[in-house]
Amino acid sequence: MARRLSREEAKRRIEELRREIAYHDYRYYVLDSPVISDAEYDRLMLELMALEEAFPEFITPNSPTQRVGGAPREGFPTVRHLVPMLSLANAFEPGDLRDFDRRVKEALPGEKVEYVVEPKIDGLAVSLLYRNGEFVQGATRGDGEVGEDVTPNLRTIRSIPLRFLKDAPPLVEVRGEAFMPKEAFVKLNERREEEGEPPFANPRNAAAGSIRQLDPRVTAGRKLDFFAYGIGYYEGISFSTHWEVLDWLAEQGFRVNEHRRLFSSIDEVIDYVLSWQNRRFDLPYVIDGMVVKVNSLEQQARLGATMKSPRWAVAFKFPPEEAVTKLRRIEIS
Ligand SMILES: NC(=O)c1cnc(OC2CCCC2)nc1N
Repeated sequence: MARRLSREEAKRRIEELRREIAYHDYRYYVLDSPVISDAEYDRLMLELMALEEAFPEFITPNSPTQRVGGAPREGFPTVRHLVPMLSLANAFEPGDLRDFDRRVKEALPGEKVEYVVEPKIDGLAVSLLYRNGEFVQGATRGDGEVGEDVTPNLRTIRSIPLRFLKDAPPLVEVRGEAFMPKEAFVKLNERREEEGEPPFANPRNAAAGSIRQLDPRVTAGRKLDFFAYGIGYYEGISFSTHWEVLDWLAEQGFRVNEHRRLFSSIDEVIDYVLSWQNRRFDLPYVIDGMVVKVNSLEQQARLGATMKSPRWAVAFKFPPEEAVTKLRRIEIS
């Protein structure tokens, strides 16, 4: 039986356990490569729970023990995004990407332009606010300006870090897609059929339905995941390219898509985008296209945005495929 700790010792040990557990969550849920056994992980969590029970004044909503979610709230408070969440204009064929490239080059005469290409995850866009590296608020996109506060629900997604792994700026909005992997989707619908519940039509609806409901314990049971793909408002740190932003997010402990690529010509972009039109069915999550972004943040700022979409980014949409039963070829229109 560990000797009874003083209040100060307990506070220090609690902080130490939270950091250790945050690191192991990162290894397990983001890198898929744990460095301790499940039993060792459970022991850390049990020690933290025991200390929090003995010293309840130290319990914070951001403690790993709070991930499973508490009682549901009455309704969703609203959140005004510090930087609006824009929506993407669509491209449907290579010619549309060439038009996009031409418009970018016309607006930036004589300048070199690099493009970042990322899979377009088919989930629910969310914004995560981190204050001094601590996750303090999570919201849906809503109308782009104002979304729903779904913080307790997003807290249950293990690949969303409760705190940054490295030194943190005072305030940053992390943007990304919450999604349900295909395997979790199939298992959830099997369970719903058994329980006489209507199945979800596709993983996007399943993710949205799991987040936009009031009971975080329901969200906790839905095995959701998260890819970070950008930032909105930020202060106390500077970036010059989108690629740097993605690297920084990965360093802070977020899952960033491994199939992102950096190109310096629209021809390479088109080849890469088309290469995923069929390969996408082998991914363990649904993508409905690829997103093409101007890499330089300074060029993005000069290109600006229309009322609702950036001029510096476009979504290339793949054609919807008819549903095919095998797991690896699950694609739902
Ligand atoms: N669903 C995605 O995977 C995805 C969506 N959006 C963006 O970037 C938009 C965000 C605002 C302007 C560019 N990137 C993505 N990867």
